[in-house]
Amino acid sequence: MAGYGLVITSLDVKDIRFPTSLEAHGSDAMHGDPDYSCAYVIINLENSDLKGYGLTFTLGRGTEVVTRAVHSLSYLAVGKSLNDIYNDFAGFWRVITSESQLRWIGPEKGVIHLATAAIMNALWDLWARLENKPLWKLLTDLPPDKIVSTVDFRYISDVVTKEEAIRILEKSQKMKKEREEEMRIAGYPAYTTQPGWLGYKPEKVRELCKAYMDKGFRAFKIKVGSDLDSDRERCKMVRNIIGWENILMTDANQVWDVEEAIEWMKNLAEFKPYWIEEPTSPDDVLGHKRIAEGLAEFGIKVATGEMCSNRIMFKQFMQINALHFCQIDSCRLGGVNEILAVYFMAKKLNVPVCPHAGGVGLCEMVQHLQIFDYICLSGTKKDRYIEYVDQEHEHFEDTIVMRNAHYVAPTMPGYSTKFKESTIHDYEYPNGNVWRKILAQRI
Ligand SMILES: C[C@H](O)[C@@H](O)[C@@H](O)[C@H](O)C(=O)O
Ligand SMILES: [Mg+2]
Repeated sequence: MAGYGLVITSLDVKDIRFPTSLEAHGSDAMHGDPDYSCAYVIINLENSDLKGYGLTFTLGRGTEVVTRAVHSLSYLAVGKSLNDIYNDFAGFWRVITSESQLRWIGPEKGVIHLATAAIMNALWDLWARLENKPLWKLLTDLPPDKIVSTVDFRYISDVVTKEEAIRILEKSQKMKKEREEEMRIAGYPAYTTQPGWLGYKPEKVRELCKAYMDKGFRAFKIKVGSDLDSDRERCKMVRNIIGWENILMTDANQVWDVEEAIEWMKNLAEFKPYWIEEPTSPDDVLGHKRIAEGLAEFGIKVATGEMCSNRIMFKQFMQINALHFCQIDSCRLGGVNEILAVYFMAKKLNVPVCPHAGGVGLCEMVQHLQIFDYICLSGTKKDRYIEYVDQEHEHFEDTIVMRNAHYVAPTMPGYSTKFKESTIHDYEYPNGNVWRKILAQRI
């Protein structure tokens, strides 16, 4: 097909930051002052205006480190034709994640893996643009063996093999049309975290809960873990507004020890939380299992994943039932290639995926992934939601469409990750218009 002969000439990387901490948007018990930010990658091609746009989410300081890591990896993509990449996408992913010197500063975790995500996300965006389809549609239209050929099965074939993944995808082929239609019209259910940021005053929480109830939301997530008395107050207040028939999720962002998590949540059990998210260190598989067991009698489930480094960590969490909800993150895992690996394992092990989206660009991306999952893999929305936060959507060219608290399937080509030009002028750090003003005031 035309376009696949094009050669990558360079990757531009930008440090884009939004001053969200000024109003405590995005705040939680661990991250008191996040400035929603990202390392933003633009892939340039020889003799073509076509480009790919991708990002990885950060919290402000440190974005400069991630952009540096993207620069270090980019030589692996420059000079490659798109055929070289998309004909063996898993092979290219292996090259990026196994670069013989750079892998030492990972492997497949931390800054280097965030940089991998930004590059791979831009490549997926580019592929979808080349095919003139939104990413979810590119994925649903690819034949099963082609989708599976983008995934590196090393380290996960003890749970799911390439052949099994193909068989799983083949099973849903006949249901695809009907499910696609449903996603275009009714869309995929969402829960909101917007009223739940820890730095918001009670009046604001109350006002936002009401506003999101009016918008049709029936599932709400609030932050907990700083102070037990105020957690109890907030849970009570939110329950009063949303009622008992709706869903209340809680999120501690890793602040507790294992036993502390159990004790704290017992004290919130009367408010009937649906799940506790990130109760302890994101690396503590056995700790999560212990928490899941400790809270079982209270009906509180465990969710985690936004800081789960890679498919191998997810594999272990799911193998031993240490999580009930798998929260893939489109920027923490190494792009769609690795996310697909996690979806295959989740399908095989029967674990619902509820993607994490509290950040910039995450809602934009995960809608594509979860819609694909519904159409081609899980075929059910039971116990599944996409997170929704109302932050920074106005900066993207392809704006999210929410209808009655559902994500409606995007229609524009790509992965919905392209920023408007004006956003780059205003929010590039530290020289964008907005930052110049803010930084001048801080001196
Ligand atoms: C710092 C961020 O806003 C986090 O609080 C956010 O991603 C959160 O954990 C979430 O689940 O949305
Ligand atoms: Mg969270």
